[in-house]
Amino acid sequence: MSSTRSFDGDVSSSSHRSIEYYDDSIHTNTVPSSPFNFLTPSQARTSTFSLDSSITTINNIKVICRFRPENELEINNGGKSIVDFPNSQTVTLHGKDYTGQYTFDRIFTPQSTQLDIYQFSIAETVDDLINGYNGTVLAYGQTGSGKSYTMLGGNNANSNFMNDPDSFGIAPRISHEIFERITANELESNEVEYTVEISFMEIYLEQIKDLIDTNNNEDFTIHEDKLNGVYVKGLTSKNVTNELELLDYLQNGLKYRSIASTQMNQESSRSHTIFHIKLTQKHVESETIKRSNLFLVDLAGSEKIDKTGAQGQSLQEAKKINSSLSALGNVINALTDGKSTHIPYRDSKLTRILQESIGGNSRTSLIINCSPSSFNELETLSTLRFGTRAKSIKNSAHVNTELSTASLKNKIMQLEKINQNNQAYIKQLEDELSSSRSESSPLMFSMVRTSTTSAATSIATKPSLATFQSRLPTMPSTASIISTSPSLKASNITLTEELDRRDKKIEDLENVILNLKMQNLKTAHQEESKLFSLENSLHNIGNKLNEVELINVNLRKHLLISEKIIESRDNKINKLKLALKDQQLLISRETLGFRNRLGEIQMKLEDLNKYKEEEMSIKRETLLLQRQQSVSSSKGAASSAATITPDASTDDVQSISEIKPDPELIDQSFDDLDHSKTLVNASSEQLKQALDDSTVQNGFSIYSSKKLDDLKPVNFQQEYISISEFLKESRRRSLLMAPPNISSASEVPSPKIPELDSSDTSGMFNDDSPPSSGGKSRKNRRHSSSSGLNLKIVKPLKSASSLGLFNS
Ligand SMILES: Nc1ncnc2c1ncn2[C@@H]1O[C@H](COP(=O)(O)OP(=O)(O)OP(=O)(O)O)[C@@H](O)[C@H]1O
Repeated sequence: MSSTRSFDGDVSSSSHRSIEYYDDSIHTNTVPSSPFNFLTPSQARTSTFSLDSSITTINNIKVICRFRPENELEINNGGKSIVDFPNSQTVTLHGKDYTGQYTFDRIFTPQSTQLDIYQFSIAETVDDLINGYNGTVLAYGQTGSGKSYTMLGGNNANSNFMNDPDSFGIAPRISHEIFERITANELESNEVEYTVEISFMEIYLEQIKDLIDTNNNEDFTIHEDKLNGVYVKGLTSKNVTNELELLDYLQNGLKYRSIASTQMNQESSRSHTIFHIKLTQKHVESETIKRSNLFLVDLAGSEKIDKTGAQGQSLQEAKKINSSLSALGNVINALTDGKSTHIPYRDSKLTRILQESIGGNSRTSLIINCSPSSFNELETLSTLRFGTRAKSIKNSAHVNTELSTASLKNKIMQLEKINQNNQAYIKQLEDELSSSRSESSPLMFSMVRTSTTSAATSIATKPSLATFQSRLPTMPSTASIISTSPSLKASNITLTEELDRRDKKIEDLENVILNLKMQNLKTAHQEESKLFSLENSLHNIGNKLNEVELINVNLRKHLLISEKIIESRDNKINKLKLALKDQQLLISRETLGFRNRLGEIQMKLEDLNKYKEEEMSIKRETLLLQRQQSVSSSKGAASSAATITPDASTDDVQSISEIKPDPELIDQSFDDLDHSKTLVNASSEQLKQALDDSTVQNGFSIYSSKKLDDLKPVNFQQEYISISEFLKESRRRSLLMAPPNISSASEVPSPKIPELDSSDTSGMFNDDSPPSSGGKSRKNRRHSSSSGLNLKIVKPLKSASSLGLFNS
């Protein structure tokens, strides 16, 4: 016969190791003979190889509530403890907004040790496993409430729980005890073979990941069949032969668990982990197999996003965690509201995988982890309500056996035998009944009928035939007494009728009371369901609000950044506009100045032209006069004398003989050459200066053309002539002008022109032959001495308009 355990909520009665809860000093002393002996005393739990899978035990989920000590964050935020514990099953919450009492199967205070939790609440799970029942231990609670600490242990629960054996949590203690029990049973008899298989997974962002083989990238799908229940296909499973091997896989898998640091927990688990231990026991003789599964579930913590400061990836994780925990809440709600026909197990991977654990074939313990601090009042309240709700979930667990063919045959034979016996028994009863009917009175008949009814009831409870037969001998004597007295018979009938009537009335009243009680219970249940559902919705709304709030905060940040960017851009645009304005102002100012200067130049050019015209006409007149004088003085020579008629029709035509190269001017020209670029670029000031200096005095400007190649073409009328050509021409003209027969130089003074080789003009203005009109320094002498010199003779400008210099 399988051992069953009580899940009636009375913890002290359910455990034979009952220790007074508040006496934390009481611990069992054991002599450590193995590295794990200090974990828990090895209890002599009897285990027979039960095969009776027909026995299904209905039990509520066992809810254990654990408060951890206050932490630094809570103290630093001015948190105060708001809980007290009137007894081992009750906690009173003295919140700011809410005060109330909550009752669970067991409550553990912040001072409770890991051993307390295991001994008084979880150890029975191993009994169940050995006896062939499925079991689940689930840790639930807000982030940082101590779920991983409770399930695994250690200060750094997620990765290094093995460091401190004293703080070992439930998983290592259970593993130790499983193997201890197996070893003990094997020592006792060798009729059962034991196999322990494990698998380890996490559900991260609603995706299943293999924590035994992290390279396993199967598309993990959830399946269900009669033999295995609900399981994940494709997960790696490993056979283990001792607890060290098992813990090695557990610890190794935890290294790959998704964790992150949040404001509430430095090593916050971002996934739900499920460690699965599968125990198979095979009876060597009968080949009957007993399979049982234990799921150790460390849920990710529910979190308020504003408190954890989750952002980016952590925010995505928090959303998924909260939504799968909401799905868990919805399943619990549907299981307990008394009216739901559909249980939404398939709403999340977590609830689907835990389907058997919540409302199915499992003996489940839920450990709700809480903070005692006012800093987490709302979260603690929500967790306590979750636990309260889960308390009323009913699971139906049975031993999972698989019979061998021989055992099945045996069982059929046994059942057939029982069936035959039952049929014989019924036949016997029927015979006895018919014989009694024939002899007895109506009263007798009534009594027999009553007896038959109780006999029928007895069939169900299998009373012995002897018990029934022992009653029969009394019947004839009673019947004979009654039948001998007619008055007694009549009054007896009346009394019987009265009794029947009263019985009926009592029965009716009892039914009414029962109905009322049922009604009350139902109403209370429905109210509770509604409350839970409302709380759940509130929780969901809270989560949504948190998310929206966070999105708002982010949007506000973005808005601020955008505003700053726009502001800085506006500033830049304004600066650019100002700079543009300055530039425009500068341009318009310069344009104005330029136009003014251009006007001045134009005026000067006009003046110059006028002056030149006047000068030309004077010169012409003088020339005419000279000719006339010469004609009259040479008398007769006039016919042979060459007459030069200047072409007065154009301004351009200049007699080269009129040109008197002035060294001063030429010097000046050299200076100007340096500014040639400026000239070309039409600097009005320099142009003006150049014109003033060169043109106005002599009617010609002579510039060195040495650098002309570098200059841009200039639009005003120019003629270039080499100095040798110039000299030749001058000589030629002076000869022409000179009277052929007059040799006296005193009469007609001809211009004195130096003889120069036209091919060599370099020495013209060298330092050894300074111009006679020296006095002015010639700083650009190098221009003329270093290379062949060409002179540029610039004709007087016709008019300002012909310049076209500033056309652009
Ligand atoms: N009962 C306790 N006694 C001492 N320290 C505890 C207890 N419970 C939790 N702690 C410490 O509190 C911290 C947070 O605990 P833990 O990581 O177990 O929380 P959690 O509920 O698993 O959080 P999360 O959901 O964010 O993963 C850890 O440093 C742990 O050691």
